[in-house]
Amino acid sequence: MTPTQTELPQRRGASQDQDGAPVVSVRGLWKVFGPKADQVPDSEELCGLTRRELMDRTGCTAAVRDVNFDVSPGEVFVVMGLSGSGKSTLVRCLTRLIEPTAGEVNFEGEDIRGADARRLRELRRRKFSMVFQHFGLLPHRRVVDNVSYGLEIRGMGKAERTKRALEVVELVGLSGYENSYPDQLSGGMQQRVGLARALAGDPDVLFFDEPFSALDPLIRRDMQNEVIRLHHEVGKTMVFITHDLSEALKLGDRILIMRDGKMVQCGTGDELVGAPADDYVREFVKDVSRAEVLTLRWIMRAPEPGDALDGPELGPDVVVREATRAVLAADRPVKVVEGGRLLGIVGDEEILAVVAGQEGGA
Ligand SMILES: Nc1ncnc2c1ncn2[C@@H]1O[C@H](COP(=O)(O)OP(=O)(O)OP(=O)(O)O)[C@@H](O)[C@H]1O
Repeated sequence: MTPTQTELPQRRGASQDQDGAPVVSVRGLWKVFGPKADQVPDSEELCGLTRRELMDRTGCTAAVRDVNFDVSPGEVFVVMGLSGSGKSTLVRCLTRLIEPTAGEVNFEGEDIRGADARRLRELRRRKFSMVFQHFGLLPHRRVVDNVSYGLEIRGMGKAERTKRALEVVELVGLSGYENSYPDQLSGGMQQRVGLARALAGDPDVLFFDEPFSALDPLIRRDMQNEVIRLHHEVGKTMVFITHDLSEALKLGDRILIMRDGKMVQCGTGDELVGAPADDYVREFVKDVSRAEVLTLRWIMRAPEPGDALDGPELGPDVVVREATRAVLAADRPVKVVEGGRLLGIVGDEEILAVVAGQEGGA
């Protein structure tokens, strides 16, 4: 890497820190609510019906329809969609808070659908944690006791669990409030307690179900930053539900967009913005500032005869806004280089087309 490359922030790419087998792997997952639920996934005819038709014919709602994805270790995987698109149902199926109707859910290689009640309890206590919109704190317990509650259930001794609880209370920025009761805290602080409680047991995956939707915009932004900071510090795999695109783009390494229970597109923020799969995604991303999301990979072009090839070098994952100054200041095109290989070049024209909002996209 050249010095210039290291100085510039890069998009947190899914490929940068995720190697190895997926933590969560979902294949052909269905959740159908209603009287003939089991028949729906196997019936080509019923699968082909619209939501309305399926309801009229069978009285069923297919909340999740044939969903497939993998979540890599350390990844922040966001599930996004409008109200009713099936986000909550999908994420609840991953921990079997809701029983899937068909398909596979593997967690660290283990088939979750085959887990008996005892194994499920163990997984929920030791491997998964959930953070909900409504914090679900115990009103008569102090912050430290709310945070250590899961450890108590696990049978951890008082001294040890209090020590651990105080560590995570500090981690989420609540030092000084250990002995407060939930109703003495603001919404944002209560959600920090929710976060601390989820982290206390050192789970392998944190599931967030619209955790910040009820918070004021400013507090919400603080909490998003908090999740990013915690993710950097503790590096947990996270599955995060939201209906807010800016939250998804801010937090997600990859984003799965759902509509009517189906996956519409799954990709990095720049993939969704740079190459939306259909009009639904295009509509979602139309107000996004492309310069903030697109990377040089999306705007570079192949060098042509006559192009100077001795300009400065940048990596393909540098975000356009971050590269603007360097590109405009250079008197020759910037070379987009990865692993010593020239991928393309970016000049003033390519940058200005995005910054001025003229870049055509997909
Ligand atoms: N227990 C249930 N019985 C019947 N239908 C249900 C049940 N739970 C959810 N649904 C239906 O499944 C569909 C998906 O709901 P879900 O709550 O998963 O969507 P969502 O995207 O999380 O929406 P929101 O953001 O409003 O929570 C909706 O049509 C909903 O009415």
